[in-house]
Amino acid sequence: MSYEGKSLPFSEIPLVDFGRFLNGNDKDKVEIAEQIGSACRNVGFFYIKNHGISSDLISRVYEQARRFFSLPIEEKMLIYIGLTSLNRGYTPIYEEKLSLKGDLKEGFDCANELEENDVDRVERGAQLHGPNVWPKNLQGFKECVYDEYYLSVLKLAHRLLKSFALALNLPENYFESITQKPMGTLRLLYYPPQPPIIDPDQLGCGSHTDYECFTLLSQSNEKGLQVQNVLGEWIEAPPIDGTFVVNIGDMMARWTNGVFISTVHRVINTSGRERYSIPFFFGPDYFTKIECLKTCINEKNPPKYAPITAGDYLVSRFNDTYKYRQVEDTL
Ligand SMILES: O=C(O)CCC(=O)C(=O)O
Ligand SMILES: [Fe+2]
Repeated sequence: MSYEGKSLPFSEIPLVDFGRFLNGNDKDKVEIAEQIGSACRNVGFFYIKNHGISSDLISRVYEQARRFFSLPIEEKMLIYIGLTSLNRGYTPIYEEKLSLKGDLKEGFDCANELEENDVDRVERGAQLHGPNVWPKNLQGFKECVYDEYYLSVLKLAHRLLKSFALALNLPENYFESITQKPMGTLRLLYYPPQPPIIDPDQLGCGSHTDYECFTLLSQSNEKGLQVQNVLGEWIEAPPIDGTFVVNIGDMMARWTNGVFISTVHRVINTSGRERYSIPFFFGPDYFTKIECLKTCINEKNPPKYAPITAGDYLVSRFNDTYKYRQVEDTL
């Protein structure tokens, strides 16, 4: 299902100074929330600068990504994502099916570090809750990727959520009580150089919209990300030093009754070089009911989507895209 709204035919992705939201006065905050709201309604994508995460930490995470993807395939397969149903670990090339023939990328996923016998999993059936899996012989990997980067980006996501709440005419802390134990998936992605003749059925990352509420994406210095406007034109979203790309995902589009839009994008790594990127996908707690927000409903825009539990929604989207989950389904 697509949640694209009636966006303007944008030709570039707006850039927002998030530092003014974090450190500015009340007027700054309102202004930035308005800029963010306008980007979420019309483009579904924006860059943020002055977000508070140091460039040193970001370059160290990329260094860890390089170390991980350089490991022999046998070693990476020891933590193959299909070994559990928790959507954590290593995704080999062609595994993810956003392109018809499988994506030309490898990934490593980690998410909220929870106990094997997490209470929501054991007592209420939260399917994605549980522990992460880590490569055995990469000293310092988990410390950098999770303890430092994951937790920093999670904090930033909570701050962004406040700006979304204001942009939606909700109290700033509206989402706080329902984002106490979010899944929050962090992915390290590696795109090998793509052959010069592009097979449209085999892209780095095929055309898609994201599943969760929003994505906070760091790109290495290679371009490749493209965002589609309503005219069907592909607009480049190149890496800009010191920024993250933020984009709305389908769950948020649904939650906002289509007021915020979830825009189609893809990756074609035509740089001739290896490309790395690090998206962080953020949504509310597993059992949150995603029901069109009151401030997004009016006579002209009656509720378009039935309520759904956040976790159930996410699981259904994972089931549609991962080969390993499809095999499981047919067993
Ligand atoms: O690699 C990128 O720049 C974007 C990746 C992406 O869109 C995704 O993983 O959902
Ligand atoms: Fe995406």
